Amino acid sequence: MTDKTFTLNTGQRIPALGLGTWQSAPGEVKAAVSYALQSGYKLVDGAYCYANEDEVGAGLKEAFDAGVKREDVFVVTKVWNTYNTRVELGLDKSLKALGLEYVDLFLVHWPILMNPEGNDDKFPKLPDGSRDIIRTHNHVDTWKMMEKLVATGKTKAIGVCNYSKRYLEQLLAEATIVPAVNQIENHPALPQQEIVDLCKEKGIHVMAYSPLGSTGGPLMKAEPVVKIAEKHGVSPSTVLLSYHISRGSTVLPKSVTPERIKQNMVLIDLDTEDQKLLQDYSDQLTKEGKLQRFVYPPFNVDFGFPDKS
Ligand SMILES: NC(=O)C1=CN([C@@H]2O[C@H](COP(=O)(O)OP(=O)(O)OC[C@H]3O[C@@H](n4cnc5c(N)ncnc54)[C@H](OP(=O)(O)O)[C@@H]3O)[C@@H](O)[C@H]2O)C=CC1
Ligand SMILES: O=C[C@H](O)[C@@H](O)[C@@H](O)[C@H](O)C(=O)O
Repeated sequence: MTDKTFTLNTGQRIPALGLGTWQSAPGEVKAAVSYALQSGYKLVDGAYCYANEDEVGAGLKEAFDAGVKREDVFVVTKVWNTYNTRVELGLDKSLKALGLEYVDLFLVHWPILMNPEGNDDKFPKLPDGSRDIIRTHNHVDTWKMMEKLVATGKTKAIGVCNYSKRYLEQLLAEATIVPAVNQIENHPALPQQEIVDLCKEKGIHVMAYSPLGSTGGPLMKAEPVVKIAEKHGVSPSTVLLSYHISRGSTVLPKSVTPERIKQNMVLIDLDTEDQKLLQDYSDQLTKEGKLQRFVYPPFNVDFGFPDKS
């Protein structure tokens, strides 16, 4: 199943499984990327903000030197919030760190602008310690700059992350290029069906982040996940990752541990009974107001997420 791909609205094939690299420490991530690619992964998800792109690049190089072909790897990176008025500069910095001439997909990381002239390159703060955000910035202006990047050849496709229905509708009303992807937090404890359905309707591919519940993989202990895993004799991670394949999405587990990187390649077809169990779990959490969003940085911005408004 690791060879499974989906087709983007650009015509590119995107792998169903990719390696996440957020919080993959320097000293670990080079080996993780190299090992994953040489084990059969075909997509790596990075970002300028992860501050490890040089090591991700070293991992890519090691894999290329070992015979993996650049054209067989789908490389994703993201423009960070302090570069949302300077997206080409953001892309150039990522390409330099990665040691690449192009990426396959370049994403807007969050639909906000953090002060490009603030007191830090990535996380500028105001004197009161809160994040230095330019609240007058229109996220659609960032998208208009992203659209210009396609002609440069430095990225094959452009897309967004963390877009709610409201934000996506604002973007689509003015876009010339429909985003190829919306990368969002997605798992049975945060199904985000409204946005997944809108993406499907508009031909925007969903990439699911934090599929195990982010740091420490807490969702691997969720009761229905364990039950389905026992039924099939697989790890709970297999259930959580396979959930997205059955929904038509790409999934991005992060690990720096070789056995887990390998284990996360095991994907199965969930049957209708499994899918119903996971759907019932999502419905129950929704009804009880107990949906879990694991990644919600302190931007103090209303992103239009239904579970947070
Ligand atoms: N666009 C965005 O805003 C965001 C994008 N992302 C992307 O999605 C990726 C994945 O999300 P992330 O939040 O990192 O979290 P994940 O849900 O992928 O969980 C990662 C955690 O689970 C552990 N883990 C991985 N595999 C297994 C396994 N088989 N068994 C037990 N534990 C396991 C990892 O440990 P260890 O590494 O120690 O093995 C790590 O602690 C990110 O790395 C990033 O690329 C994530 C968040 C936001
Ligand atoms: O991609 C992962 C997440 O979005 C991450 O980049 C942010 O949560 C960032 O650490 C922040 O604090 O704003």
